[in-house]
Amino acid sequence: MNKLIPAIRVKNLSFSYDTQKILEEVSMDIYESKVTAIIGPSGCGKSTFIKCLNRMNELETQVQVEGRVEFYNQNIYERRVNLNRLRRQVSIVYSKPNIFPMSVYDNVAYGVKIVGWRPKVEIDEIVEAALKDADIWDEVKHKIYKSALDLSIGQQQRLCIARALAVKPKVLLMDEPCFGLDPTASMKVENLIQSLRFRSELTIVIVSHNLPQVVRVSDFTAFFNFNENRIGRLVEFGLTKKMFNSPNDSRTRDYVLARIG
Ligand SMILES: Nc1ncnc2c1ncn2[C@@H]1O[C@H](COP(=O)(O)OP(=O)(O)OP(=O)(O)O)[C@@H](O)[C@H]1O
Repeated sequence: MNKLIPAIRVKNLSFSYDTQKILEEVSMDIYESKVTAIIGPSGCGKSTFIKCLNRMNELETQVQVEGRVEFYNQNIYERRVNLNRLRRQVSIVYSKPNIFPMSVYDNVAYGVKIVGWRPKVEIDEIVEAALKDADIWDEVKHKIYKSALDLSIGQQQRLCIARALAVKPKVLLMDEPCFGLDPTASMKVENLIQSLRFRSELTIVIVSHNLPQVVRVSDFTAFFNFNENRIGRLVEFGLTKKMFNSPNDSRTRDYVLARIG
């Protein structure tokens, strides 16, 4: 494996919603150009963790954060950080597609237009490229000015990925992107992740309960679990192959064995 460069370094991160502590002292690196999977039992803080990586959970409620999250050496929790810029560079796709009630085109162009004025022809090119990158262009090219709400859920999810890709993020966070999709739609999203995986300019973090899928799509895996106080902790982090074949920690082994045997 080539030299690993951390795109994001998480150092002693603890996180609370109001006074309820959710995560405690998480430290790990997220390597550039790799796919890192976050696994663990329901409620242990996986979604919370990835939303800490672009400060998305601050939009929801009062939060407390300790420790550091460094995105290419800059602590994103410093006061002077431009959150809009951060969230373009570290973009997120949720488990439930958050389609805007507008056309397919406008859904993808949305983030691009916010950044600043560009000639329409340039936006057209960006929209087409993003839809191609998200492997949905052939399905929507004849209806890009029609409402995105008329697409299937699987198509809506790939449209959300196109929207995220259109602003050229360095890191793409995916929170259970195949949740609720039928097997065919889920496979399309998985194939898309595989094709994005081999783009050197993109780093991917994916939360998933689907462990066979994690094995197929990820390079590294982080296993989170509750500690004795029901607070989420990172138990083990390493190469996906190693984590699934010979984990260091018995809790990782038990979790993996219970789910894929
Ligand atoms: N906005 C919020 N305000 C308060 N508590 C929250 C909020 N979002 C999540 N929580 C709580 O944080 C804890 C961790 O939730 P989180 O969604 O991060 O877990 P998860 O591991 O991703 O779970 P799942 O696998 O079921 O999606 C839960 O107890 C949840 O109720």
